[in-house]
Amino acid sequence: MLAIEALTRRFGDFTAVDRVDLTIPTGQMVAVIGRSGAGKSTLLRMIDRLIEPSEGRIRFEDRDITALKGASLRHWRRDCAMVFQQFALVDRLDVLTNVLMGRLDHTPVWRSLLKLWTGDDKAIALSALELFDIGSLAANRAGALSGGQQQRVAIARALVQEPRMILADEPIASLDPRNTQLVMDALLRVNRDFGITVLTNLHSIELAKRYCDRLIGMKAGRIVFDGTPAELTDAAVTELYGLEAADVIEIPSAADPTPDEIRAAWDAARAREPV
Ligand SMILES: Nc1ncnc2c1ncn2[C@@H]1O[C@H](COP(=O)(O)OP(=O)(O)OP(=O)(O)O)[C@@H](O)[C@H]1O
Repeated sequence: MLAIEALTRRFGDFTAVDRVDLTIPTGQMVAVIGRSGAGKSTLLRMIDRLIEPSEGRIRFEDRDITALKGASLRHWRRDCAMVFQQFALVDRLDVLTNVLMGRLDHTPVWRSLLKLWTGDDKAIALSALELFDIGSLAANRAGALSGGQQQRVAIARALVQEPRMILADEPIASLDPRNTQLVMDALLRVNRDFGITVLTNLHSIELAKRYCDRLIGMKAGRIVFDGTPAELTDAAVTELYGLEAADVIEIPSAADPTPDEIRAAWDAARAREPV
């Protein structure tokens, strides 16, 4: 379980995240929503300690994340993988090597420097790519892939870290609708099949409702909504987004699957797979 207490981040006189309290049980898929500048990225980046909190505490099970340094901070960053909007792959390296980077903390330094990955590591990396239907791209240069393919490579790299939690900071912001769906499906799969907690910032309320169990709404650095997709009424969206509400309330098409249909499809797919 992740437990955040009175977490605050100030930039000069400006408070970007303001005394946030939040508890996330293991295995939830959670979206952080809210208008631009609400503090969503700052909150996620504090959890991974890419941004240092000004005040407050982050705990994960029995670890005080806010106090970690050196090797223990590195271990936390292995347990808590980040997925970024711009993928953060090494463009000139092939896809498989990019995914193997996720194994670095499981590999002695001398082996990784010499690129002496074990057969097991390569098999793990390849099966992660296959899980997201991009196994055939393993030998391609990462920079030559489409945005949606690159993001699935980044999720595969996160998965092979064997994390307890994945933080995805606007993972679909630069993708077209088809790739958006493939990347959201990949995150859902990581969550449902591996029980890994996923916490993601999303601009689309409709996607957040369709894919996530729980929505956290931020406004001016504070949490002003915390509930299920069904509880996020149009009135709650208006409270969260103010005058921008009309822009973010999308009318779902009849062809779009409902959250229950998506979850049922995943449960059925998992039941069909050999153990
Ligand atoms: N390094 C920084 N220095 C000064 N101000 C910052 C810094 N990082 C973030 N901020 C400010 O903190 C506020 C919250 O930023 P943050 O990126 O967390 O918002 P967000 O909700 O993720 O927005 P978006 O959806 O546009 O990415 C913004 O007003 C931003 O300008």
